[in-house]
Order: sequence, then C-alpha cells, then structure tokens
Amino acid sequence: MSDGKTILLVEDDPTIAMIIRETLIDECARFASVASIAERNAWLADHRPDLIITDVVLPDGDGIDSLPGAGVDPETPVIVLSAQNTLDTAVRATGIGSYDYLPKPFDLEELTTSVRAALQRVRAEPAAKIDPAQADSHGLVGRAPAMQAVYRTIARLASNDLAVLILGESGTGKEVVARAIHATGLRRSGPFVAINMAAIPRELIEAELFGHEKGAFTGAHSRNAGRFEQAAGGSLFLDEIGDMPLEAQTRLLRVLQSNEYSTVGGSQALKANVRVIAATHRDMRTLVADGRFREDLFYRLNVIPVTLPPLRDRRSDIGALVRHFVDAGRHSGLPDRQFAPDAMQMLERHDWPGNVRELGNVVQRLAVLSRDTIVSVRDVEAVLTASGEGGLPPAPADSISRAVDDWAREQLAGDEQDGSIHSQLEAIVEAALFRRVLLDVRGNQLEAARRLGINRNTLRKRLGQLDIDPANP
Ligand SMILES: Nc1ncnc2c1ncn2[C@@H]1O[C@H](COP(=O)(O)OP(=O)(O)OP(=O)(O)O)[C@@H](O)[C@H]1O
Repeated sequence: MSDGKTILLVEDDPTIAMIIRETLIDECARFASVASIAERNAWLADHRPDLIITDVVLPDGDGIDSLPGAGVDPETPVIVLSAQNTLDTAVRATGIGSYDYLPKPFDLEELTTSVRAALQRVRAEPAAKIDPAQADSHGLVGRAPAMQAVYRTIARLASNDLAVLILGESGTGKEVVARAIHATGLRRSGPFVAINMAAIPRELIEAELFGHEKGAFTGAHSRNAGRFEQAAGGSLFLDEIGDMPLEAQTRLLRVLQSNEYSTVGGSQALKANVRVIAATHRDMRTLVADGRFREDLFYRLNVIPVTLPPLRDRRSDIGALVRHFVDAGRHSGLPDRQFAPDAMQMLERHDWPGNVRELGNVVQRLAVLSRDTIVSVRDVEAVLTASGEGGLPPAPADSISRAVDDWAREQLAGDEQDGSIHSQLEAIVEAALFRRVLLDVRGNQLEAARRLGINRNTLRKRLGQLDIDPANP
C-alpha cells in the first residue's frame, strides 16, 4: 500500500468503476470516484489527487481533451482507460503526459502494476505535446488486442528519439507503422526518407546512405547527397535492414554511436541528425546467430522493438480493414461494395500468408470482379482459390526475388567462388520456366518459343544444354 495517496477515478460505467475500486482500494489511502467531467472538475477544485485514472468517452465530453484545463498539476500521473483503442487515443493519452494507457478490456493485474508504479512516481519520459488535430490514426486501421501493444509502443516513442526496430511478416504494415512513428514523433515536421536495403546493389549502399563526392568512384560525376543528408531533421526508414551487407552494417553502427558520418570519398565529419527506424521480415536472432547481422548493431536498433502481429492473429480487425480497402478503392474509381455475412466470415477465417497487403489485393479484386453490389461467399471462394491452395500469393515477383536472395546468400557463404553463380541461377530458373511452358503446350517447341518470346533455335539449344526432353519435360 502507498501511504497517504489519493486516487481519483473518472468513469461513467458504474460496474467498471466498482471493479476498479475493489481492485485498487488497498493500494491507496483514499479512493474517489466520479462519473463525468463536471463532477471531476468540482472534485478537483477542492482536492489534489496523486493519480488520476480516466475513461475517454464521458457523458459530457472527452476525458483526455478536457484534462489540461482542469487545473491539475501537470506532474500528476494519469492512467487513461479507453475502449476507443485506436492509435489516436494512445497518442492523445501520451500527449497529456499520461503515465500509462490501458485499452479496454484491461487486465486488472496490469492496472494494479501500472497504478503502483505511478504512485511510486517512477515516471515515464516526458511526453511530447501532440497537436490533437494532427492525431488521427495515421493510416493504421484496427483495434484488435494484438494491435494495442503496437499503439502503446508507438505512443511511447513519440517523446524520444530512440532508434526503432519494426519486426513482422511481409505485408503486416511495417512501413505504415514507420510512417506513424515519424508522424507522431518529435521530428514530425522534418522529412521521412525511406530506403530499401534489399533493392540496392551492395556496392552502392554506402553511397546511397551517406552520399558521395565527385569522382569518388567510376561514374560519380557530381557530388550526391545521401539519405542521411536528405533525412536531416526527420526520420530515416531503413527497410529490409536484415539484408544490409556486413560492411554497411559496420558503418551504420559507427554512425549511430558517434552521430557523425562522412560521404564516400569525403573526409569531413558530418553531423547525423536523423531518427533511424529500421524494419525487417527476417528473423533477426537467426541472422545474428549465423553471423549475417552484427550483434552489436542488432542490440543498438532493438532498444524499442515493435512487433507487428500477423493478420491471422488479429482476425477481429479483418472487417474494418475490408471496409478501409473498399473505401480506398472507391476513391480510386472502383465500385462500392458490401460483403454478405458468410463472405465476410470466409475472409475472417482465411489465414492470409501475405497479411494485410494480401487482404487489400483480394478486396480490390473482389470489388472489380463481383457482378453484384453485395459480394457473395462464392465470389470470395473463387478469388481465394484462384491461385491454388492458400489463396493468392502476396507478390509473386517478391517471393521469387527473396528465394533468389536466399539462394545467392548460401552460394556466397560457401568457400569456393568459381564465378559460375550467374549461370547456375540461369539454369535453375530457365529449366523451371521451360518445363512449365512445355507442359502447357504439350511439347510443341514452336508454340513454346512463341510463348516464351525467344527464338526457336535458341530454345532448342538451351533445352539440349539443360538436358530437357521437350516431349517429356
Ligand atoms: N493496419 C493497417 N491499416 C491499414 N492499412 C494497412 C495496415 N497494415 C498494412 N496496411 C496496408 O497493407 C499494405 C502493406 O503494408 P506495408 O507495406 O506497410 O507492409 P510491410 O510489412 O512493410 O511489408 P514488406 O515487409 O513486404 O515490406 C499497404 O498497402 C498498407 O497500406
């Protein structure tokens, strides 16, 4: 028990108020409970609480927005309870300097832990003031419990400049979250600059990140600003950080440690003025264990990890996401659609290996393909099975390039580099492609060459080299 402490609860639901009182009565000397903003303000006129616990939606207004004018000592910790459960509420709660934000339904043990910490005044970092007009949900749709932890972390990141690592399967929304972290953070008036480590040839990564001087390497005809310079004052989003080559990792670590960098070919030390937000779909601990990612850089980036749950772990958000994608489609000219209840249930049951991105693609396809304004379960079934078991692959070109990347990594990790890696890959890819096309055209080489868009003689020669029998591929 914290001696002599007073807790004020602002909650209009009498049942919740009673449960909270029962839970916390032994944690304080005095427990006051009010049910509206007017009652709260009247109580505050005569008392000074050591902690305020407040609901957001109250009969006479918003429990967060009305608090700053209520004459409370700004140092008083506030715990916000809300069933609104959006990033907006989490961010606004942080904006008033609240101690904690607990989405409803909340866990009573969690509430007790939070209350004890607040009463001992182990305060969180001072919170940034968020302009309520700016605080929408920053493109993030969904209120499932699994997303609440994400919103709370984003809200806590708003008041500091720490590096962030966003983890999650492909298509779970890592880039949307990176943008939300930027948009709610201290650097929101600065630029948001993104760079994808997997999309840039390894020999160019350092020049892309740090810039280069004129003549630094062949083809460097003029000085070029790197992403660190472009993002100055803002946030730098390093997407697919797990794919960053080791040499670039070493440089990045040095920059994060010293806050200084120099351009490729330059000698002057420049000040790094960015918040680094990194993301990857890869398992970082495996990359570290395999020696493919520097452990010290991993720990430096992993101070505040944000782990995005796969869509199958937040199925209750699927309805809201479907609505969101239908609306987005409508704005870009697609027809408006409703979903029959069983059609929606089928979408909710699906496992979504490509996560939110795959759901977005499927919804937009359904909006186009469905003949009726109401999408039926048959429409959904047809689209989900269109590409065989497991539904639509999220992005075929993407999965091919990732498979190639994994394969190439293994080859390059081997001791022997005989310069045949390109021709080996070509043989693997061509053989698979030729076999599929030959099967499709029942061994007709002329037709196969036509579909492949290559010369018939070239095809015949390659089939010989690859030892493929066109009649029995
Ligand atoms: N919670 C969300 N609310 C609304 N849209 C979302 C949400 N999550 C993801 N999306 C949408 O899904 C698509 C994929 O999201 P995003 O590109 O952020 O995923 P990612 O995790 O970065 O994927 P990858 O690992 O393949 O780069 C985007 O169109 C994005 O707008």
